[in-house]
Amino acid sequence: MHVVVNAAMSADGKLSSRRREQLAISGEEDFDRVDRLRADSDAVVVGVGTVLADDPSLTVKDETLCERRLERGESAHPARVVVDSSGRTPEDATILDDRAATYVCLSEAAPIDSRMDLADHAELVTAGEDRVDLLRAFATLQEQGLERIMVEGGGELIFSLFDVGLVDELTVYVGAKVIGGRDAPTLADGDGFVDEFPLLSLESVKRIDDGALLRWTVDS
Ligand SMILES: NC(=O)C1=CN([C@@H]2O[C@H](COP(=O)(O)OP(=O)(O)OC[C@H]3O[C@@H](n4cnc5c(N)ncnc54)[C@H](O)[C@@H]3O)[C@@H](O)[C@H]2O)C=CC1
Ligand SMILES: Nc1nc(O)c(N)c(N[C@@H]2O[C@H](COP(=O)(O)O)[C@@H](O)[C@H]2O)n1
Repeated sequence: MHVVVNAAMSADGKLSSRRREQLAISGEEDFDRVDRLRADSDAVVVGVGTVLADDPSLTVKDETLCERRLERGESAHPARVVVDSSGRTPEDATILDDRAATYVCLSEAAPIDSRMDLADHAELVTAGEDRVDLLRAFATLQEQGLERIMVEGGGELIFSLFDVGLVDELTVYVGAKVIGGRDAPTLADGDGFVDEFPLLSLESVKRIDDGALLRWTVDS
């Protein structure tokens, strides 16, 4: 399995404003790059915080890219995965529509009612007591043939994936905006590291639109 985290942050490191509403940080060219990255992935993963804030579709937008996937014998869109300990994904969330396969990763604490509602629209993966055990959940996804994993966020999920050592690559688009706000989400939130910080090796820097795309691999 290869896990790439891809996100866009403002020049001051925020993924969104303190209102946690979806905010376009990428420009047109970067969104096209993100679309290509989705098209080259087996699954696109987000945390439930992102589903609740953005109601994303996580589908490939460019029809030519969808056609190429079909020609390769793949589904038109990669699978979508929500990491959602207690089953908070709303039943009418776009991610549960029938345009692509969807997996919802739950913990054992998710109530039975939510499970039953979600099971009508998604494959359920249960791992962890109160919180999704990411190592076990991702192992189950791999057993389903999902090898090329793209994680889009948000900051809570990205921190946890670094914490358990699941990230192989990090691509960050740094956009020409200052958002600010101590409560605005950043690229890696969670509890934060105080030692044993994950270390990265810079692979490339590229100007895109009015910002910069940084690509790192994660040191093992
Ligand atoms: N600019 C960008 O590229 C992106 C921005 N965003 C923004 O990020 C914000 C949402 O991010 P967050 O609030 O951080 O939510 P998140 O999307 O990271 O989801 C966090 C939630 O996932 C669940 N979860 C289950 N198991 C977990 C585990 N082991 N570790 C961590 N979380 C676990 C918990 O319910 C937790 O509250 C929104 O404002 C959204 O717009 C989201 C994705 C990309
Ligand atoms: N790469 C990137 N740049 C931004 O500026 C963004 N706001 C995001 N957000 C992510 O894209 C999801 C929306 O996907 P759909 O257009 O609905 O398919 C959103 O939920 C974030 O994960 N990404």
